[in-house]
Amino acid sequence: MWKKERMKKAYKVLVINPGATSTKIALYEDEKVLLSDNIRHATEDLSAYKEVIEQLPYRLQLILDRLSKGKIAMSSIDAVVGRGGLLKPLQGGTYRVNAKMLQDLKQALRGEHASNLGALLAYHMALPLKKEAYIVDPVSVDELNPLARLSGWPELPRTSLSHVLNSKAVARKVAAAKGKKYEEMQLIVVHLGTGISVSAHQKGQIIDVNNAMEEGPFSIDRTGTLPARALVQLCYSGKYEEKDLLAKMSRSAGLFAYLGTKDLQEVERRIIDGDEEAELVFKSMLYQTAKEIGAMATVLSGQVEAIVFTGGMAHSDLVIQTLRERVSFIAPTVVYAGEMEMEALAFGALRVLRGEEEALVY
Ligand SMILES: Nc1ncnc2c1ncn2[C@@H]1O[C@H](COP(=O)(O)OP(=O)(O)OP(=O)(O)O)[C@@H](O)[C@H]1O
Ligand SMILES: CCCC(=O)O
Repeated sequence: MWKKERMKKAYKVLVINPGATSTKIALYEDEKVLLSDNIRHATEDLSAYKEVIEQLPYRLQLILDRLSKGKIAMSSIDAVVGRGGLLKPLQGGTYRVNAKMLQDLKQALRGEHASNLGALLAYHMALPLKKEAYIVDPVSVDELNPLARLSGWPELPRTSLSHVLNSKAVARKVAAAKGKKYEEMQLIVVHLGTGISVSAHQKGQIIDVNNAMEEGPFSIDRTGTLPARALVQLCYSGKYEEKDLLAKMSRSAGLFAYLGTKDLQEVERRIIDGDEEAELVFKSMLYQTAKEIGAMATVLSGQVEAIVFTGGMAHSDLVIQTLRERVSFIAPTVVYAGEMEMEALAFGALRVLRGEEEALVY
């Protein structure tokens, strides 16, 4: 038995997670982190690119620079895994990157989003190494209850785009801490990143969630649900091209549109300095988030075992305290600040490398 363990191959997996304001990278050897880095992108650097896809060479070079600075032997890498983007609706799991997936991402099939770069970055890193590239639980995983799909306009059904990877990883941690299986729990997971996803988890499925690209609370750089009639009028005003409007909705709206920054810590400093507008926008974003949590509590018929706060903004005591004041009556709250996406990506690729799971075909 001991001999068998000793013979087991250790796998090295490079993980790449492009977010709206950062590119996180990590190198895992099995479950162990050998290197971890968060490359922050200044708003001025990213605003030079009209479309997300145009950022590919810029982000690729930064990753290569960091790996070379960390003296990483590229030839030792067994696989590269990236965060999955706005693909077609899919079941959860680990997918091998293929030509069809890359094509859909390049065409921004379902819209512009930083995660669209995940598979592309993984592919371009893996190609010269002659290794496979993967994605895990992309944002387009769609497990909505049929009741949640109707919008009231048959041509415009609701669809699911959310922080699935982190929300499920965190939900599994909460379940494990309670000595239960994820599939047995009823949870609301509130991912507070640059985008905000409030998801209702039942029997291991996200049965409802605000589409984080276009519904629910406004977030750091995105609109939430918009007044539809006014939006239609704006579309026909001749003021904007379709592409510009879509980019504006998902990259330069939300808190950023009001305050000119995507850095919540700066907003908190402004509030301390007495900036009333900063306080209003901050409170409004959290008021709308709390309202969405209330809605998801009704999706679970009030049977909520915990409300879980996660994502970058969950590091902020002020954010958590403000939300707790409105939603603690629903269920106990738990905080898992930051995200576990890197771990979830690495483990998804490891399961395939070890033959514990088949890679799914896109
Ligand atoms: N310690 C902290 N206190 C307050 N705000 C924070 C803290 N850490 C991060 N944030 C804020 O959280 C927000 C999201 O940052 P994060 O790096 O998690 O985003 P991202 O990974 O780009 O987005 P997403 O999770 O949507 O993919 C930013 O506005 C950031 O300023
Ligand atoms: C589209 C879901 C993920 C995000 O908002 O970043």
